[in-house]
Amino acid sequence: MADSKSSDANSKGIVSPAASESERAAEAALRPRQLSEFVGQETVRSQLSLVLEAAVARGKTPDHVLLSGPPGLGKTTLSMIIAAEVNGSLRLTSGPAIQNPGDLAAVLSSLQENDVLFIDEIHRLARTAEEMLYLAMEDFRVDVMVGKGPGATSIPLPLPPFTVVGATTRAGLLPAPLRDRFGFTGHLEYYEEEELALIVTRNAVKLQANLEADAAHEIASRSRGTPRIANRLLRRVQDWAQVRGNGVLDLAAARAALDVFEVDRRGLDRLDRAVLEAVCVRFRGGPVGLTTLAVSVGEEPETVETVAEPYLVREGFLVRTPRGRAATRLAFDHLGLPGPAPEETLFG
Ligand SMILES: Nc1ncnc2c1ncn2[C@@H]1O[C@H](COP(=O)(O)OP(=O)(O)OP(=O)(O)O)[C@@H](O)[C@H]1O
Repeated sequence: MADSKSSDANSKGIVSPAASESERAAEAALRPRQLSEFVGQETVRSQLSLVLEAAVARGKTPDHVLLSGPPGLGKTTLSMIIAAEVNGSLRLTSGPAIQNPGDLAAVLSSLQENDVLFIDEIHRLARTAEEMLYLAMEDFRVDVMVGKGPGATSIPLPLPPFTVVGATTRAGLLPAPLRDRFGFTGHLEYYEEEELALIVTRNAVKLQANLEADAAHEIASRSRGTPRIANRLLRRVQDWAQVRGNGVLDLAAARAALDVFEVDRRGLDRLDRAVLEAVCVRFRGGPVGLTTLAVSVGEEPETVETVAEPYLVREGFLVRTPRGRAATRLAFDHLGLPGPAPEETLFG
């Protein structure tokens, strides 16, 4: 899954929901292997468990599954669990890796019965490959074109029954005919602090780290509702405890480590705070246009828009208005700043 989503993840900082390739390797050791070990997402978990149990009882492959939701919430992990529950092998690919129908035909023709084909970022699949995927999902068949020009013929190649698990951060971008071919769609939500604390507590055992309960909550509260970030912060706290502390991951170690990495108590990092400070101070609460804002913090507009802004908006620090980005009262309070003067009302 080497693609744009993961390759530049490191440059986006410690609270980025995306993962680099090397981080994915570290994550592999922490993945839950069974649905029962998968924390949270009660609705998706119970629905999926029913779909899988019924399919296994019937001796059939389950319906195709579409998982939507922001990065780092467990879509890849769920696809691995699905493969394990149906005793199939998992094949991983992604929309951007499939540039044309030939790429897809190569993947499809190597599938075995019961395999789970995980297509990450399925909304970025080449349009020319979509028709082939429709046929494969519906009739378990690909039509391979042999020859060129008027003499070209299409030879149907039957496929063994398999399950597609599509993952997308943008379900709305999926063409309706593709969406309709998934028998089950699950939407993953951000996690509660309690759930993240449970995830890091379990993972500390896997990492042979001595994590205390209040430190687990401290990590969870700064993880932006995202298990990937929680696991990353856990590893940094473990580093700190080992090198600067006494080996125990207690509350003091968690706070000290997260201060070193500049993740504040609401999970904001250096860039998030720089953006908020620019809007609150330099632009007096806004509204300010994206490009102007990006220049003032020395970043590309795309970085501000895709890395900092979603969380700041989600948490109510920033609002998007037709005239640009504006800070809320919460932003001023968080930075310890007095609000704008009465004549400069919030949101202009
Ligand atoms: N519910 C959960 N319980 C325990 N660990 C979880 C859970 N969800 C995610 N994780 C952990 O968080 C990390 C990221 O999860 P995963 O790779 O499945 O996310 P993703 O949604 O597929 O992200 P991306 O879209 O970037 O591929 C993994 O280490 C995974 O084990």
